[in-house]
Amino acid sequence: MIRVPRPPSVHSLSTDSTDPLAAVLRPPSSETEEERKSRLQREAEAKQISDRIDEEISQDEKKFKKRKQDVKLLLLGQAESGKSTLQKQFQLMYNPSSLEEERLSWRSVVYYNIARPVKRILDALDAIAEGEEEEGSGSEAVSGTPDTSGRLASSSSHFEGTSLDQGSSSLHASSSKPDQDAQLINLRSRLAPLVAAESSLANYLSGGVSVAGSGKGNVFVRTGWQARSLVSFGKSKNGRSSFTGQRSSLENSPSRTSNRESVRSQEESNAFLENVGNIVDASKEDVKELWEHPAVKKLRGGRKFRLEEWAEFFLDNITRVAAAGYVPTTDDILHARIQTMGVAEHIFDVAVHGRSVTWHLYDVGGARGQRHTWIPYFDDANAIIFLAPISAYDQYLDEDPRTNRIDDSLQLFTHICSNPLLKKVHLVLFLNKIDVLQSKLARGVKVKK
Ligand SMILES: Nc1nc2c(ncn2[C@@H]2O[C@H](COP(=O)(O)OP(=O)(O)OP(=O)(O)O)[C@@H](O)[C@H]2O)c(=O)[nH]1
Ligand SMILES: [Mg+2]
Repeated sequence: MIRVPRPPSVHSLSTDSTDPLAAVLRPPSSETEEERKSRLQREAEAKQISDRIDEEISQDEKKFKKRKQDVKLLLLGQAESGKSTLQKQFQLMYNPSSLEEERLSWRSVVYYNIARPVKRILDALDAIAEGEEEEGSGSEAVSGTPDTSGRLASSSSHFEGTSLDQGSSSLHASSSKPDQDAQLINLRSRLAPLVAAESSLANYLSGGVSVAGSGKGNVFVRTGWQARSLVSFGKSKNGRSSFTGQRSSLENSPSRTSNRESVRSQEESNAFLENVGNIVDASKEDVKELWEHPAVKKLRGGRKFRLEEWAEFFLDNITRVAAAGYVPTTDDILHARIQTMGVAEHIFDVAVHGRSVTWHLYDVGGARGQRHTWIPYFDDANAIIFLAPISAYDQYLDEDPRTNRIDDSLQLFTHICSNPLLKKVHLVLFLNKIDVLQSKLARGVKVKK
């Protein structure tokens, strides 16, 4: 066997013969040329891996340093105070292309925002009819109506004489309006497909997750819901996720699933939305008729039933929204209402004094059952925008109908202000919905307290 002098390897660089580690790592003196080559190769590979790890650590350190300079902004406030709407406005200003990418996905929310109030109106009419039925049971006017089209039909005669009936208080006296009642019965049955679409839309938007205590049954969505209804999904130009850099959107995105699955679910999603779009289109005249019906006008004028501003907005715009090929306008997106679940992170690059600063905007769910999710974000927050809807002085929480919404906002604001974790955080109080306040005051709704 030919022996050749060994060139120094990475392990044999130590000249210190007393170094115990060098002694352990030193190759055996009987090493053959082949063994030496293979050892050198192994050592070179190990060095490459080690260098790569060093590089990753250094990149992480840089990212960490940069992240420390990032601005972390929390949007806090009760449900429906306008946090997500403010986030959309940030998105419009600082990342408009991402809003463009999401635009079509908002159709599902807009359709839901139509089907939901239609169902609520019909349910309220039903409840009134049922109340009257109980009150009037035993009366001769109650009997004799064949039960042909659901609850409204079974109580059709009771619409005559209910509070829906323009001031008439007796079943007999109100029989002068049989046409109106028949109209409502017909509307109820013609609107049945739209009412059925409400629950499928809720299921579709929430991904099947239902949340206890969700007030009037509004649907809660997690960040990334758009992925379920986007025609195409991809990275935006700046390489970030389509959803303004939402952190958890990526967890739900089709990129996690196989290509074939994602194409199939995309096709199913498109077919579902097209079907719902057709139902909305086919129902538009009936929705208009219901919306303008004297019984519904009376219902809206009363104290017990309240439709939110967004519901009124979409019902007022039903013809435009129901048209074939509808694409939500920016105004529609700003009006669209869907409850936030948990915390959604949105990332924007904002130019401040000529320097680009990365902002992390945290949009939280404001309903009482969601507020515990805020706390982990208090630790390293730089600023808070606290939204209080100043118009809500005559409204109560969905999740607790005994609590006035201004009282709740005040309590929540007091808690935030006194939280020791937020001692150094900049706090902005944002009195929102001034336009709603103005229109309420103009309508003569009194601020009693
Ligand atoms: N008229 C009017 N409507 C507003 C204003 N700000 C928000 N809204 C509407 O109020 C509704 C609720 O707003 P969101 O932004 O979804 O409320 P949120 O605080 O995110 O609610 P949660 O996600 O449940 O915590 C939406 O339909 C918005 O269009 C405002 O200043 N004026
Ligand atoms: Mg929200």
